[in-house]
Amino acid sequence: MKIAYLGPPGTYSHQAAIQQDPNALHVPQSSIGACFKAINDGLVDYALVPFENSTNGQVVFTYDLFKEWYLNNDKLPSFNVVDEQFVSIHHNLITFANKIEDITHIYSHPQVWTQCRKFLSAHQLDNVMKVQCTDTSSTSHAVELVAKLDESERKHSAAIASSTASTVHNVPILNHNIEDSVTNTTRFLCLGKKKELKGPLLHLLAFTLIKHDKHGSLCEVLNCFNIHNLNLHTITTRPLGNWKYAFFVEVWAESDELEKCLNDVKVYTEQLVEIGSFKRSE
Ligand SMILES: O=C(O)C(=O)Cc1ccccc1
Repeated sequence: MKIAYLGPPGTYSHQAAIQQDPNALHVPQSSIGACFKAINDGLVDYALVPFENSTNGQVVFTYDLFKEWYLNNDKLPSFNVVDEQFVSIHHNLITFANKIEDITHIYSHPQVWTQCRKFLSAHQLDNVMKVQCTDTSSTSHAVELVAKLDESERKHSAAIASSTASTVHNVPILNHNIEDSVTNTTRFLCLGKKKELKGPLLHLLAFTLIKHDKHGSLCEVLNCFNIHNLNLHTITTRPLGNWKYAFFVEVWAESDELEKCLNDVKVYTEQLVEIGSFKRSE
């Protein structure tokens, strides 16, 4: 069993992959896009990708990858969403600096900055005149970069990442648990081969509207879920260019109820795809 995740080891995605199956071979990838490619090419059995965070919301990189693979593609991909994992996210300031005031450069994944606003502001690490913040491909990669700096740069640089990433790359933690909320959690989706599941499931769908600029078009679609007594869980839009939008919804339904509802939805949509179905993770 092989599971792809955004590497290197020590990322939050790695934790999600371990939660999915601790005994599998966990295969690090250089980007979330590479995780999608690995599962589509059949190189792995599953891929874990971040989808939503309790503090700063949707992971737009992942939504845009679903958009590319499911809507902007001539044929449908060979994977579906089959499961989810909730991971508690505790960030740490990881650095060889002796004190916070010495830090002039911070590295982390772009998702992280708005999960640590209070700490960064309290220590004036959000002052762009004093501190440069650099986006990295992952949090653990940020620690790896700090570990590779020369002696003088090390004393002025920090990464924000998990305590596991600190251990993996052997860079000490100066401040623990710097996230704004103690309940900071990221929901990861598990990509894999479609499974037949029974009972109430969450279904992730994407669609575009036939008459995108006609009043009530979106309402017509949403009303189908209402008429079929299906509970919408999330709704998200992403741009398609030309001021048109892709809509993503998650809806609670038994599979046969969903199929009846989607027959009605089809009337109002140009594209309608089922990205996956999965049980709520405990
Ligand atoms: O960079 C990581 O560790 C990831 O897995 C992406 C991410 C970043 C911040 C919160 C959750 C996931």
